[in-house]
Amino acid sequence: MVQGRISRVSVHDVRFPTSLGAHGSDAMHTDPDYSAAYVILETDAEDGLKGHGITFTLGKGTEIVVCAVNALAHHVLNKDLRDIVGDFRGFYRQLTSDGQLRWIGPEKGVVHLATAAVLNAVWDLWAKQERKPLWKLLVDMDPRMLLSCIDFRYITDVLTEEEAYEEQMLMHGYPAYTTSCAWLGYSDDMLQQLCTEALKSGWTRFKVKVGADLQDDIRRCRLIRDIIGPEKTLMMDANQRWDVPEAVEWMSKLAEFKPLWIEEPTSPDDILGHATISKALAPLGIGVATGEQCHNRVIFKQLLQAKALQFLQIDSCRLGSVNENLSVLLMAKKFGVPVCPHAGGVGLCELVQHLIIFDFISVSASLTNRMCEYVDHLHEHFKYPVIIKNASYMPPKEAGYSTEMKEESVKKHQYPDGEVWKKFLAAQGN
Ligand SMILES: C[C@H](O)[C@@H](O)[C@@H](O)[C@H](O)C(=O)O
Ligand SMILES: [Mg+2]
Repeated sequence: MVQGRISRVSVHDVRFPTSLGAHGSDAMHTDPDYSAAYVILETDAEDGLKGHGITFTLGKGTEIVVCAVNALAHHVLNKDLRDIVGDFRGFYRQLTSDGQLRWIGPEKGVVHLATAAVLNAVWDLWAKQERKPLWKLLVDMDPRMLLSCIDFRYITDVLTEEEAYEEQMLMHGYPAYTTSCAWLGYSDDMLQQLCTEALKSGWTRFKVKVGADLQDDIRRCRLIRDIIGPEKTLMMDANQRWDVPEAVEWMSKLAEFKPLWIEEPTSPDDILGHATISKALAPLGIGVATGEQCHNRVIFKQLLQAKALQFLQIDSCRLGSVNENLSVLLMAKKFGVPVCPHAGGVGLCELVQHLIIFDFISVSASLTNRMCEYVDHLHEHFKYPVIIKNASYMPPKEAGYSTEMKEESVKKHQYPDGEVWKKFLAAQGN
């Protein structure tokens, strides 16, 4: 039952020193400390349930997102949860259209990351109150209600409320691929060891970071292909490193390793550039994947219209939460483009599994060319970590959006006063 007035909005700067082990490293982000702006919503309802929401950040960036969450907090504070979900589109719009804050977005960048964290907490609270995991809340929702969560502004030329529909299907785990064997900063030995282990645990789809040095890429890709064999699926990720012609040239050299896609070959803003790359790489059987840094549904719309991507990668924490992701799932369905979510970071796997499971049951009803990213870091800090079986995400059973972190983990990793950072900063003489 939906109830309660939001009585407290708090936000924490939670950071994990992952850069020390080169976990998460790629061609552009060489020292990522996986972090989260972690929002907690409390209500005056007697059920005592709290909503937890995150957005994924890297180290210092968290400070700025935390400020943005605080700046948005007045839109949430003292609101009745029934009013929020009763007009979720209106509430979404209120957050994204704040007359002063939208100037530093709109609907992108820091302010949008903060919006996602806040809305993720609202969705978590709603699902918890309904005693359902988020994916089930979405699947069971009356289609009209579901559509009333989406802001169709700017995308009505390709998708209108009347066109969307619901399909029902049962599912048993959503196929996943692993990225955590082949971060750019990992040595060849480590890569070899992790790939061999992953293969033994049943993984059949692998992603490798590329883009900093061609000879290194060739060596690493050869190493991986030798371990996984010709039949398994391999994806490559350049994290925006190249210019457009460079991307085509570089990928022509890596084509022999038969990648299914090249991810983020160039600036995430360059829609036409992605289209050019897609066209050039199509004869080599390589698709273009992007989305983890796509600002909002408008850019996704244009990427789809321009045939600029063959694999669409939603992100649970960069777009405006479930609300905006729903609109992108429906557009992807309409354009016949498979959705393969970005995950990893802090909690991105925990959140996005709900969206992709919903997508399968109610929107795409297909697993062809579809899989969800899995990264094997930091799950131990979540109260309800993802469950992977046979390289597939098993649908979570607990109520909520799986956003809640363990209190102890938040305490320890809060920046700069948590135990982990206090020790670390003291060792550095700060
Ligand atoms: C800094 C991060 O680890 C990124 O490299 C990561 O999100 C990556 O692009 C991915 O696809 O998982
Ligand atoms: Mg990526």
